[in-house]
Amino acid sequence: MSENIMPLDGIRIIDFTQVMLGPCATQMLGDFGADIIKIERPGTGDLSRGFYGLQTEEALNNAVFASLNRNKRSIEIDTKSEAGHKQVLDLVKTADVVVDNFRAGVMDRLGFGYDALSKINPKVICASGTGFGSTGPYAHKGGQDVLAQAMTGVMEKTQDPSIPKSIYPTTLCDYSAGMHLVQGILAALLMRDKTGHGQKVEVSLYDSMIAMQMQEAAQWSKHREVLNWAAMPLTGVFDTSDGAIVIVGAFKANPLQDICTALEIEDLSPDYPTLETQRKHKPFLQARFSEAIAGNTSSYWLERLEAQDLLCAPVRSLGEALADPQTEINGMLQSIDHPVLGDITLAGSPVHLSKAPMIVRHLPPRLGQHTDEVLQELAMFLNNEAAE
Ligand SMILES: CC(C)(COP(=O)(O)OP(=O)(O)OC[C@H]1O[C@@H](n2cnc3c(N)ncnc32)[C@H](O)[C@@H]1OP(=O)(O)O)[C@@H](O)C(=O)NCCC(=O)NCCSC(=O)C(=O)O
Repeated sequence: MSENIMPLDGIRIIDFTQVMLGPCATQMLGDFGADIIKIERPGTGDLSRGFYGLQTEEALNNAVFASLNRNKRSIEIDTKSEAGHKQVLDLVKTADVVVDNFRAGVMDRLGFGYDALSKINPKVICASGTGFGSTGPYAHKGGQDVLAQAMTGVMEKTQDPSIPKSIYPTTLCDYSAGMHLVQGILAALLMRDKTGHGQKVEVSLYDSMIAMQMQEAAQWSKHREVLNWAAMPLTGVFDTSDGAIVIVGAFKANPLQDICTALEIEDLSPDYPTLETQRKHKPFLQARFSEAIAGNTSSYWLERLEAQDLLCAPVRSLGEALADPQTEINGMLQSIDHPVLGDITLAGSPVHLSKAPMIVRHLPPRLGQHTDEVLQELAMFLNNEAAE
């Protein structure tokens, strides 16, 4: 039936990914309908299965692993054994894409680099996510989200000495690099339709973070300053009498005048009419806003700010966001009944295709859950190949 057609039906992905960068990418490809075969180390599997340092079923199937691995099948293969090595090479004959996010050089050492695999299957696309790229002075380094934040200016974001350096607490580098990996793979698949050949796709945490700061990079090049929202004079987080709100004073003719109207204070805009004067007197302006906002509740101020069509929002916890009806309306709550974890709600797919809504075809797999199934399919493929 046409409503069951998915964009990546018939695309098979051999998935060596681990932790987050790679798994979030292959999960999205699986959500689009690709057949994801996740190759895991016997006994231990994906590094994120070892998150709790325990080998219990609960630990190996922990919530973090579950959040990144739906719509995949798991097969245990020791890729360093002779038999395992051959199984991978045979699987590659059946594949469209091979994905990894090991340290640069690992796939070549395993004998699974693009040069080797394209000899077996010229149409194969080999996609890798690394920390810093596959060549250059940092290629050998282990990559991790916080390192990429540190090395690309994200921790130094504001250049404002009053704002301490801090670790952005969500894995934003992993997710953005993972989404770049998805884009690279989809582009290579489209190009393969035109040329008949595969190619290498490379992304890194480092490059993704540089790309994410494209606006700041251009400003830095031109003006040797970094202007971002945290540094803007009419933007800030303010405590109210019962919580906190954020205001972004931008995209309006005279946001300062509108903020003053909303906050029931004197119009400060004639004294501070330009971005330059507002920046110079940012501490005064922010103190004036803070003083007013402290005197009433979040909902009181949000209503008044919205009446001026100002950009504003309550500062909330993740739990509050997940309990918000908007989250459910957007399809971002994906409840599953997991055989080990029981009931658990995962984040849904943020990409909504009107003719191919995401469905969970495979629950996050137990380690090696599909080993027999995938090897049987492989044996059938090899028999057919031998018969031809
Ligand atoms: C995450 C890492 C630092 C982990 O480093 P390591 O544990 O030292 O692993 P490496 O990638 O260097 O090498 C993996 C080794 O495992 C071997 N290997 C892998 N799979 C198998 C199987 N199935 N069987 C046998 N051996 C295997 C592989 O041959 C390598 O061995 P040898 O050949 O003998 O070396 C690195 O993989 C990395 O830099 N990845 C790229 C960036 C990245 O994705 N970082 C994590 C983001 S998550 C994150 O930031 C977050 O969650 O927070």
